[in-house]
Amino acid sequence: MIGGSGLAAGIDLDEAQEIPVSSPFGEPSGPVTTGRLNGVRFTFIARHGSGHVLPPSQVNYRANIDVLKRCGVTDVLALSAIGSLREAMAPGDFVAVDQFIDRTIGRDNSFFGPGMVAHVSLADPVCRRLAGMATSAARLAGASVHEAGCYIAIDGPQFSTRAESLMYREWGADVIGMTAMPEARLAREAELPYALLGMVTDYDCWRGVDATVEVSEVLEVMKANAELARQAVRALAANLPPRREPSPFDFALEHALVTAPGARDPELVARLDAVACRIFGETG
Ligand SMILES: CSC[C@H]1O[C@H](OP(=O)(O)O)[C@H](O)[C@@H]1O
Ligand SMILES: Nc1ncnc2[nH]cnc12
Repeated sequence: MIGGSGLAAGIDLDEAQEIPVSSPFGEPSGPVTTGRLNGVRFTFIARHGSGHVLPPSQVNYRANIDVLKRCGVTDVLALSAIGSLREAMAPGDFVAVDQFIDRTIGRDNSFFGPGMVAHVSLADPVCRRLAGMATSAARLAGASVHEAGCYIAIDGPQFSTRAESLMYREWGADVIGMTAMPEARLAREAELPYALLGMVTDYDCWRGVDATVEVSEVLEVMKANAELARQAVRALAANLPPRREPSPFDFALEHALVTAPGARDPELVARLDAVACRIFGETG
């Protein structure tokens, strides 16, 4: 689990243990907390760090995904505060995001690079199986959940101008946030099925000439919904199938690596020991 704004305190795990984990991709947002829910091991990281110290563009998304993979995580469910660009997606509602438009720039958006080039497919950025389980669980917890929605990722940290907000609606975006990209891209590269359960906190600023977003409003709605999010996670744990079913994204790197074996950079390959463990790890 990756917990966003208003969820830094995490999810109440049984036998919770905080583990400092380091990554060859730099400093993660903080230690991970690992524990159990209904006998299933969950690992949690607070996206903005303890006390919300990291703005969206300073989060080390690569390190966060790398440490989750390093801890043995198999599937990533991200929880985020989102603004709504649609009347029907009201504050307090949850949205199981299924598509993204990425307007972020300058964030490290790949684990790969010179000496080890990879091109993964991102047409379906979200794992339908995981998103379906999250949707059912949130409904069991009593949330009103929209089954699909296109999330536009902006750099922030400022909220959008009204002209931008209106344009994003024209583009087909349904919700807006500052963090799901490059997080979703990196999860795919790390062969981790990813789903994002967004909690609508506001209507952004498209709804009228006086409409604005205030962070106090966002955090207040988050506070009111944080417990619902925790209950959704508990319901998810209680309803997981006895055995994890494989996802096509478990093999995202299968045909993605294009650098010839003899031309690979051994240092970069070594840094990929967790992310691409299936291929480069000790047992890969
Ligand atoms: C606190 S309002 C803006 C902030 O909230 C969202 O963060 P997260 O996705 O981590 O819940 C949004 O993306 C912004 O970073
Ligand atoms: N309106 C908004 N724009 C960007 N990120 C957000 N997170 C929550 N509400 C948001």
